[in-house]
Amino acid sequence: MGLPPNFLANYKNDPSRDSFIGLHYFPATEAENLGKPAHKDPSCFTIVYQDEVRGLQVHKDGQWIPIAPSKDKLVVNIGDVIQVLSNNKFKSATHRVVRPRETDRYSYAFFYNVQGDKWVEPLPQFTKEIGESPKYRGFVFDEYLQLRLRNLTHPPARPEDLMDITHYSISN
Ligand SMILES: O=C(O)CCC(=O)C(=O)O
Ligand SMILES: [Fe+2]
Repeated sequence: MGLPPNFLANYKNDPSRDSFIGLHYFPATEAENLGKPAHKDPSCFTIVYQDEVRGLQVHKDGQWIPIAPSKDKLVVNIGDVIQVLSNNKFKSATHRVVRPRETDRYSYAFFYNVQGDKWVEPLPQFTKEIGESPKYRGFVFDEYLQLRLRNLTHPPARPEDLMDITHYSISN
């Protein structure tokens, strides 16, 4: 990101808390199964390991690109927090899981999060220091996670509000 080494670790400032590991098991069914629909992770970034069954796809230039699994490959997805910190210079990756037919699939995701009470807003390095106005207003990280949960039970009227972190965007 062009920031000093350890910037994110210091920003996060309590390494013992608030990272999150997800173990996913997508059991086999006869039909091809959309294991996880298109979404962006709310994390800073996410490290994913998928087994040889494959299924992870990233959306790029209007197409779904399959990510080939490999025993010694980890996938790093940029999440919404880095998108906000970098004022849109680094975009949160849209991705989904399509599990092949009749195959069990396992994957492991490590979500690198800031603490729940952390205030998140575009960093000066990506705004006033380079003469750009902030594209987001600040928010407490937990508040955003709550909003994501609420969106599951009360879907927002505009579909883009479900996918993107538009809730805090400043239109100028
Ligand atoms: O199972 C995978 O490969 C990725 C899962 C994922 O995108 C997520 O848990 O956010
Ligand atoms: Fe994800």
